[in-house]
Amino acid sequence: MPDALDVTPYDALLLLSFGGPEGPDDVVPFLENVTRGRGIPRERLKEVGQHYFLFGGVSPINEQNRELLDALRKDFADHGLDLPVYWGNRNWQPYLTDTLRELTADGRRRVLVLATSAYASYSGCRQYRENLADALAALEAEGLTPPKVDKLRHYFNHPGFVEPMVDGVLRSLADLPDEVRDGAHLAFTTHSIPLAAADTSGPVEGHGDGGAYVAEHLDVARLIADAVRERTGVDHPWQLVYQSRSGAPHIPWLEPDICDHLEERHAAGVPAVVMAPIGFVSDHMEVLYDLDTEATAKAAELGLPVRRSATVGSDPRFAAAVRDLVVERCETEGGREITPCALGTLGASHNVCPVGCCPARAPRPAAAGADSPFA
Ligand SMILES: CC1=C(CCC(=O)O)c2cc3nc(cc4[nH]c(cc5[nH]c(cc1n2)c(C)c5CCC(=O)O)c(CCC(=O)O)c4C)C(CCC(=O)O)=C3C
Ligand SMILES: [Fe+2]
Repeated sequence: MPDALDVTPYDALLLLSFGGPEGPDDVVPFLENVTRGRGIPRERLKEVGQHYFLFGGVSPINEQNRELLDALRKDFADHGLDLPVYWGNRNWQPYLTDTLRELTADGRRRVLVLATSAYASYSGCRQYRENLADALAALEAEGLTPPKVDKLRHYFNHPGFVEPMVDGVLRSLADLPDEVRDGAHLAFTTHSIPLAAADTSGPVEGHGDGGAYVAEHLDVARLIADAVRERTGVDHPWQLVYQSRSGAPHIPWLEPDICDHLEERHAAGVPAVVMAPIGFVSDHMEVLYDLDTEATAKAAELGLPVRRSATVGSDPRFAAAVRDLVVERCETEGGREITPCALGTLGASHNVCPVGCCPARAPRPAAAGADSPFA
């Protein structure tokens, strides 16, 4: 057995995810949970419901989180990290509030949160922190004393997140027909968000011009493209593009969309494209529908060979990265000097979101940040 690692001051890790439906009857209530108060047009909701029904009403996200839980527990056990791992979601069972109630009943007093979102943004960070605040407030209203929650820093530039995606792109390139492989372009995709949300993502001093959201994705895209060039000796042109746009049409969101990008590349004579969904941690519905179904159909219509590369999912290197982040945070909380592990040009992200980081349109309490109302 390896020597036990010191996890003071924490007594649990909470995997916090989006959640997804697990059958046809779950789809509508799930979408109601996701869009409550978000002003999504009805037409868009009907359309997105169809994406789920096409797959029997089952999103793969919950199964992928179960696999990630297994990978984390195995990695922790193999490396002497004695920290129980719990799982709760924003929008579907197991619901975050229920899991925090269980953590409280189990006597956990200080919990580290791993969100299945690697980047800064309202949707990818503060919204999860608002959900944590709602859950903590609900438990306090029940007369309980829930644990203190801290959130692990953004891990977009951790090698354990980037390297599995490099391998994924290499596999997709290898899978393309020989005659188009070397000419293939790389389209790194992420979730489109409103321009206003991108511009205000991350700490206040970095606001403007796509904010931390775009800067972080560009750093990851460049890291992967550089690694692919080193490993293949071929310089594949690349671009960061967007998918899964929602919201009202008159509100500007990040562009170009992947489907428009494929059209434009095809018109420019590009022989093939690898779509690399770097914005997502696992192959959930937005990958299976928006890329594997919609964008792939668009490419087929154009006669453009495309491949979609793998997300990190439950890759053991990602589980090891989470362990590294946990150990790093324990060291920092204990007041010891460490060098946080990060690739690229931006350096390691902050541990505690500062005031004004990724603001909401309508301010609400958010836990696990400098502006948290919870002790
Ligand atoms: C940045 C970002 C991530 C990545 C970070 C992270 O992973 O958190 C993400 C992930 C996900 N988004 C997901 C699903 C949905 N997102 C929606 C709506 C929206 N997402 C947004 C942003 C993001 N979303 C935004 C700005 C909206 C508009 C409404 C609003 O301002 O809040 C809607 C409503 C319908 C629609 O409008 O498309 C659905 C159903 C699923 C689950 C998939 C599955 O079931 O497998 C996952 C992992
Ligand atoms: Fe989303």
